Amino acid sequence: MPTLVLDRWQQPSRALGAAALAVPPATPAAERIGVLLLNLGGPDSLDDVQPFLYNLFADPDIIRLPSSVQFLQPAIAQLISTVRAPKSREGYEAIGGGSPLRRITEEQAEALRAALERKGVDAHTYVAMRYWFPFTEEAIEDVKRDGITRLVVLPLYPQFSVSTSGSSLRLLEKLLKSDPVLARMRHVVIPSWYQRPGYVRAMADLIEEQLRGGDSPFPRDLAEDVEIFFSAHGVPLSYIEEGDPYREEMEECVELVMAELRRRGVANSHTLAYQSRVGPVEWLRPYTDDSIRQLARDGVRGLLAVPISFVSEHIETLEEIDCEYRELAESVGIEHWGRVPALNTNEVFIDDLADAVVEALPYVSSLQRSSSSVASLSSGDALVPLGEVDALLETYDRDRKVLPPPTLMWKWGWTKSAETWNGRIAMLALVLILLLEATTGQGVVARLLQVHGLTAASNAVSAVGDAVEAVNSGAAEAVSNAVEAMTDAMGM
Ligand SMILES: C=CC1=C(C)c2cc3[nH]c(cc4nc(cc5[nH]c(cc1n2)c(C)c5CCC(=O)O)C(CCC(=O)O)=C4C)c(C)c3C=C
Ligand SMILES: [Fe+2]
Repeated sequence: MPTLVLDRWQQPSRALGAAALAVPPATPAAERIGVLLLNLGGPDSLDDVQPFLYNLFADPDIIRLPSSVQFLQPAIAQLISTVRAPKSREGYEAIGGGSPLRRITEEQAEALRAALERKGVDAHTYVAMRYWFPFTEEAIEDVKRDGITRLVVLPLYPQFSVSTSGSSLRLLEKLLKSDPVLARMRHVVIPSWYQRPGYVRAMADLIEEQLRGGDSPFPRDLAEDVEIFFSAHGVPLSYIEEGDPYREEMEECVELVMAELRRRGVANSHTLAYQSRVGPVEWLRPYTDDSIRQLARDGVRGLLAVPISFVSEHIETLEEIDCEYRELAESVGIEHWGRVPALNTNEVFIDDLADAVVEALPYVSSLQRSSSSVASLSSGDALVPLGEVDALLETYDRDRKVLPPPTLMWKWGWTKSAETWNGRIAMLALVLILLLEATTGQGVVARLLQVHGLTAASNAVSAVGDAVEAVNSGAAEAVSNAVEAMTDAMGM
């Protein structure tokens, strides 16, 4: 593993949190408080799917290329998004033609604002999505327009991952630094909050309700034998090996929820598995589908799926868990199936998030401009402690890779016509190279992959491989969709 990468994702150290702070000052009355909710975003309609995927795969935190070939990122993102779009679109079609993420996140923002008001804090809340509307750039403009003087940054991911919260924080750092007004605004980040008592309690409530409540999907005599099956979004294993605290935080989170359930007399056994892998590289194990098969082989008859890495309903709960994994479970002999709903605007949960904001507020100013501004505060024993964006990134992202702006259509070149032709030529060349590599398994990209063990380009090769397989197996429709989407996206 290259030292550079090891260096980049240093293991989060609890020792970092040892920098204790003095008692924080109270919030002065003239302050204008903002809470910025970071989230991933999702396509509002089927037409949005490909450009949304483009933004996702153009993110160097999702597709990681060595700097020497980073110029290929837009083309690779274009290729992967185009090839994946038909499959993705099918998923979004199955859940009503788009992602519910924007609506739910906006409801959460409003519920949080109201909860803060009940606690005597007058705050504005903002939704900042990473890959689709309302983009982080727009939210930050609103923060500026409203004259916010203290900003609490709250990623809506309970556990920290470089690929989610980390990516949003990198973008935020860029935006804050590039504007003198925003650079003066004081802020604090709550990087993860899986250990907060209200969150743990709310998760335990939902699980207990499914096992023991009036609407439980399980027969009474089976309830104690139902497997509590935590299914978290996966990340490539290489991220964890390079210091992403995601797995460790996830395991701690599951233990905390299970400890709360044990306190309530729930003695069911449990499993943690990882879903939604993309591409051919190794992701966090055990994989959700393998675990379901294994549990069935072990004689489990009832399974309660618990989405644990994300607090809103989204494509991976509504389609992947509710449809794909449920069908799989039934096909391997699991007779009784249940799924815990996402927290969405659950009162206990939102109230606890409001407490997290209130607890963080006094530290906004005391952290500012201090040299050791990563601090372990009253937020509990989180692996990634509270801090300022740049201090957190100093720990997690020393390389500070350049981030692309969000786009609705692929752009490359100086003039409109040059853009079109650059795009067409680059696309054709890349498709040819990757097609050759996918069919022969040899070539420059394949060698690069072997040398660097890269997720990204390997995903691209595999995606093209899938397309080739699709053609071979007569699935011409999928390919023609892909070509159509590619043509649309390039304005051809
Ligand atoms: C904790 C949550 C998430 C992690 C970690 C994460 C990592 C990650 N995701 C991809 C690839 C895709 N993610 C997609 C959608 C998507 N992912 C999350 C959450 C996490 N991702 C959410 C909330 C959503 C949005 C869902 C919605 O309702 O719109 C997609 C698009 C959907 C699809 O085609 O399956 C992709 C692709 C990678 C590669 C990755 C880590 C490197
Ligand atoms: Fe994802």
